[in-house]
Amino acid sequence: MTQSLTIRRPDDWHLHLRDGAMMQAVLPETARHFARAIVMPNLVPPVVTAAQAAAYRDRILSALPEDMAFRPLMTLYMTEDTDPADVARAHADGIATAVKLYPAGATTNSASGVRDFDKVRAVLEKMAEIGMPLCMHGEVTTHDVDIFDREAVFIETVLDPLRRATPGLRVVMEHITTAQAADYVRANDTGLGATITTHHLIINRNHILVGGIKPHYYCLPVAKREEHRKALVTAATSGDARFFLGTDSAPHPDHLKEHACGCAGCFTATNTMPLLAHVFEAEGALDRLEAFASLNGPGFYGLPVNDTTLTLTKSDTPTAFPEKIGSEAGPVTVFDPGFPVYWSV
Ligand SMILES: NC(=O)N[C@@H](CC(=O)O)C(=O)O
Ligand SMILES: [Zn+2]
Ligand SMILES: [Zn+2]
Repeated sequence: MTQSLTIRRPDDWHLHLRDGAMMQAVLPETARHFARAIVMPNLVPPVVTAAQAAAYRDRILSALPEDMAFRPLMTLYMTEDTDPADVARAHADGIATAVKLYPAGATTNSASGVRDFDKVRAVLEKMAEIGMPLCMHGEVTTHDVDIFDREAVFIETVLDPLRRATPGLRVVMEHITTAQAADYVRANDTGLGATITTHHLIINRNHILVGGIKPHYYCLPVAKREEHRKALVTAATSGDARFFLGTDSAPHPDHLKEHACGCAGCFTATNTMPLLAHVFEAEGALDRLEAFASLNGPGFYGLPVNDTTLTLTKSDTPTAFPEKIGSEAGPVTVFDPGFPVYWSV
């Protein structure tokens, strides 16, 4: 028996495409299923200015296979020296959709991020004025805060004060991993949304640590306890327009994942849509997958929904996803949910 589900074509509101050989390898994996993606700017060196974002966008478009339609929505990497006028120009010219804020040291290539939030006050105020969203990696980096508490502490000590000090600022809490984050979104009405990744709907911290360390499940923010995974599933499948898909698909070559100091990031671009269909079906919420993957994101960003569609089908035999994709930068392991999935695109 085959079952099928047709939804408006989804978008990915948090994606790492990297550059060069790695981008060449991973871009088709996203463009095959997604119409648009918010492209993260944490390259080395980071994408800080409007000119750098325009150049990166052009590199993405020239790497795109000819038979694929895909629109990269660019972000600017906020540093303590970011120029509010450059940001406003990038927004007005349609070069940048959002600004990304990494607390310095929080994650992959975040060394140029923000240490002193007072230094970015003027940029935040400009963004509030022009309605440009701020995408936040929401974790504190203070060494005395436990890694499993860093998101919850960030909400209280950084995000909430920052939002109160900047009325009108539109904020996306990226890749939320805790019940506290989901609750914070629900408690605040306007101008606050959150992306949720595919892998955080599937794994909890046991998947990373029980029975031997599993580097391919290590990402930041790190997966939390099962009760938090459940809270994320509840938020994602609720239909609440403030929650939307951001895969945070973050390719690293295997030799840097399977390493004494392994990189953070799960690569999910290849199988995200079938995995989401599985998760939503298990919750009896298949009819809300379209809201999460295709409607809520454009709603938050004030963009039209896609007019093309994507069809998922369920068959009697498990779908065989590739274990790895090849790249000239080395093989990249595709996220393994750890259970059979019967859906495919
Ligand atoms: N999520 C991750 O674990 N890694 C991301 C960075 C990020 O989104 O924090 C990466 O760029 O590799
Ligand atoms: Zn992040
Ligand atoms: Zn990310």
